[in-house]
Amino acid sequence: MATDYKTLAGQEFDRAAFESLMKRKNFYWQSFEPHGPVKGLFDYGHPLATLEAQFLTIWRDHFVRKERMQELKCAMITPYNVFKTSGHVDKFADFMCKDPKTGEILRADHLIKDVLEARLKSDKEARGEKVEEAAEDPKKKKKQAKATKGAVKLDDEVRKQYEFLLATLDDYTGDDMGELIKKHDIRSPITGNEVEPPVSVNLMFQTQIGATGKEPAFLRPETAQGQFLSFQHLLEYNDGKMPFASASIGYSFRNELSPRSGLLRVREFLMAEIEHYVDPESGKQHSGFKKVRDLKLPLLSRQTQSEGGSEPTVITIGEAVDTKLVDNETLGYFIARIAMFMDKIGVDPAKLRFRQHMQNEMAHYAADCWDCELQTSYGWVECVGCADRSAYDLSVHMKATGVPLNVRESLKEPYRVEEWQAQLDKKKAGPLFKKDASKVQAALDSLTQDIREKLSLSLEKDGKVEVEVADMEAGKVELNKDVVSIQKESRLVTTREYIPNVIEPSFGIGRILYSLMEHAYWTREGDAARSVMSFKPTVAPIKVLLVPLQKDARFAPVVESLEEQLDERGLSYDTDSSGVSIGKRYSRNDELGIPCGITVDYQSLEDGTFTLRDRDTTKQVRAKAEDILDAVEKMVRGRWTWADVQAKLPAFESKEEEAKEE
Ligand SMILES: Nc1ncnc2c1ncn2[C@@H]1O[C@H](COP(=O)(O)OP(=O)(O)OP(=O)(O)O)[C@@H](O)[C@H]1O
Repeated sequence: MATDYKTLAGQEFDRAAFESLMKRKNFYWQSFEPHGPVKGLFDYGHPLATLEAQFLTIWRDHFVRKERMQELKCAMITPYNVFKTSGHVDKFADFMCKDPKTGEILRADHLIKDVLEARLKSDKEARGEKVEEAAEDPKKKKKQAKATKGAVKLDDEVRKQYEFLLATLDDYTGDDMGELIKKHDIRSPITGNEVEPPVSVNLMFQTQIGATGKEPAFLRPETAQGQFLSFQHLLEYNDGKMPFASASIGYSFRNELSPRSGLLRVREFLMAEIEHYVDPESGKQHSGFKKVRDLKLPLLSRQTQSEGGSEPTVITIGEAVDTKLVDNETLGYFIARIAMFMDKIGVDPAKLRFRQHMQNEMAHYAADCWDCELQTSYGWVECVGCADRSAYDLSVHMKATGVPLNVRESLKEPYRVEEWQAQLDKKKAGPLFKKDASKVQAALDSLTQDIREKLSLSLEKDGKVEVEVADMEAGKVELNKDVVSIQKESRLVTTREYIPNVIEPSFGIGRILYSLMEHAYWTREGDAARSVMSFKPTVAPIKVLLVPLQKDARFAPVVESLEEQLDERGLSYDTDSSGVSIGKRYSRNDELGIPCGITVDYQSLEDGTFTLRDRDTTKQVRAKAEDILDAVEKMVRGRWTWADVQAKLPAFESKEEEAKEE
């Protein structure tokens, strides 16, 4: 739908012009183009690949180094059992509707959203209200025109209902969406045909390990499970101390039903995920929270959304945790750190909010979940999910494998307890259950005291008991008195065992980069053709543009010397020695977002001074090479802004160059 989305200079955002710049400057394109583009797969050209590399350096510094996390690199091809256990095989799915006449597949929530938004837009037009038009491709416009057919003006009541449905759509189950589609006569926007009721479709790419087909596997749809299954290695490396965090940057794969919106919904994407392991009995406090508690953030609560509202409330994260709006300190700490990171890389703070998940949107085991959303010309987009996953993942893997994925802590004051113990006789159980013996013992270990007591009575009475065992083909085993003993024993407790809870910030890097590029884009006043990408010097793909004033052989050794000095400082640069006017050269490199321009002119030949131009203001200073390069380096390291440069180095105004910038 058309949005009131504006550039950072307050202009209408022209998506067609933005996309043309992305193409012209080789930021990204669809993969394998010569064979015909494949939806949801993209290649990054040098500017975007370099932007991503800068992003990752800052991300590692902000999270991994600062928080002393353990960085991991886990395998992407994942055996079937891992995702069966984690619940992905059964639940990692979206709802889709089929157009029975054409066979076209439509994602149910997207279908509802597109059609209702189109009807609201058409209603707005019918009532004579201005609809601000975001650039949209003609195909989509045609689709929307079809979808709005016959729905020109809406009753006030219906309009309110649609607005409420759109605000709460994330809370709908597949059945809810099916009813909604029927009730509001939602049809395929492409053909106008009625669609079949939503069915759940798994999003994982399936493959196999080896040639026999006996070992099914998946390409991972998130990096998290590899981290959880490495928990014992991580804990050991951390000398058994809690809390701590692991982090992993790597590719994930999702067979999205309807990839769309460019880089925002793709089938292969880079993620950066943190798993912070915490003792559930610690109240999930975080030692760093006091440093961030005064940070004000726009928080859109579940309550506001359930009332149909979409305006976040700006409060400190301290207040949000104190009032239990955000469940705990650790979750609050990461929400704050995510906001600080976004600020560091240059995300527009006015286009950032945190949205709490609706009850049905959240996984059943999650304690609380907030998405960091960035506003783009496509609307608000989830870019980082920040969830309290409780002890779910470690517990299910521990139960299924029998391998301890928990923490054992020595108690300062040991104590004695009377407990029901259920123990297999190893000598007899081994030959009986072979490789499954450890699963049977794990099943016994996971029984509660109450159940053990009941089983002991049955064992006494019937001489045998039946026990459910996960992951065994039969699903349960019968154990007789010879094989198992269940009795009350007194035990000295010297350790405490618990399964940590996990707070997980999960970053989709492509989505953040795309949003960042939209946030950085604007056009110079008076000339829509002169687009600028205002990347912060810290993330800009190329840091310096070297421009000799004219084609004159005397400039060559000076430019060469500057290039060597930039190399020594590890600063990336481009040299534009083409014959076009200096203003044009600046302009076309502003489109790449190069923050600093150093000009070599005739005065440089005489006194060794150079001008340094700021991309955003086009203002210049003049100084010796060393001072100029020091200033550039400080900006690139994030220590100085252009205002600092202006305060320290003399301003320079060149009538000739100003004229050429015009
Ligand atoms: N298809 C995709 N393309 C690009 N990035 C994605 C995609 N799916 C997820 N992400 C990114 O991964 C992050 C974490 O994934 P998560 O599973 O929480 O997303 P999700 O809730 O499934 O996203 P959505 O509801 O938009 O499909 C998201 O915040 C997003 O930035």
